[in-house]
Amino acid sequence: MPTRQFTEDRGEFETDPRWTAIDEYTTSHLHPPSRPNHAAITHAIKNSAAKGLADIAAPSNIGKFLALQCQMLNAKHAIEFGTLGGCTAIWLTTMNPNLKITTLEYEASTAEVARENIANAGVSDRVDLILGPAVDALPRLEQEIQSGQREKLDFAFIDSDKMNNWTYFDWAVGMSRPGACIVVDNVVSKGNLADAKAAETNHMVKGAQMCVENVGKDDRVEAMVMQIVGEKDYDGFLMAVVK
Ligand SMILES: C[S@@+](CC[C@H](N)C(=O)[O-])C[C@H]1O[C@@H](n2cnc3c(N)ncnc32)[C@H](O)[C@@H]1O
Repeated sequence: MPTRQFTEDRGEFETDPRWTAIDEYTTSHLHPPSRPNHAAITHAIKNSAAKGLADIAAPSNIGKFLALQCQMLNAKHAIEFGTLGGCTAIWLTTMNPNLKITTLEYEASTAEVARENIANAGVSDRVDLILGPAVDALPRLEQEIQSGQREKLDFAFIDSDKMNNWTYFDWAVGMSRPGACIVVDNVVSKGNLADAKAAETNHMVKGAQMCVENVGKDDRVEAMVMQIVGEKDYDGFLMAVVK
């Protein structure tokens, strides 16, 4: 049975020894230390923890899932909202040698750790980390795409301040090519997504509901939500494909 826990950085979350065991078992077989990016990912996780970053990066199986999505799309241009220690940016670039990613991070001290991790992974030349509130960077990025200075996006990962999920999604669709994929993380929100009462007090749930409901009315995309359990909680993401 799942048990509830509380930590400073993650608040209340559920864990279950079966969920953790399956993540450990599958990762040990499907992404063992012999994989070329294993050391870079491990270093990013350890260095982020040592420098005091919260343990809220997408877990390794999700990082790899996103990297495989990019492989299927033959993605060359991606955006990430919320860099943290750069773990997901490292997954995407190390497994997609032709991929460039723009990643947006609000906190200067966090961005510094991400830059260290990204440099250690040897992918600094393909990661453009923009410091500041994500909304501030978007008009310039969109203008560069409209004017042809920058390629349209193949892939977007939305994983920062959850009340802006829909805002970022809307911008991401506008900057994407037909067939591009947009993933919004954590929308299942510890199983509270469908709880109207939870949305009154919990901004993560509110932001997730606003996003799901607006995406459902958006004729520019087709979308679904995948529920997930794992070492880090009961959660899940919204995935959309741009028409
Ligand atoms: C969940 S973490 C990102 C994890 C990362 N995507 C990964 O999987 O490795 C969220 C990050 O978003 C950043 N953030 C919060 N609000 C932001 C904003 N308005 N603009 C840009 N980044 C923001 C936080 O500082 C934090 O580093």
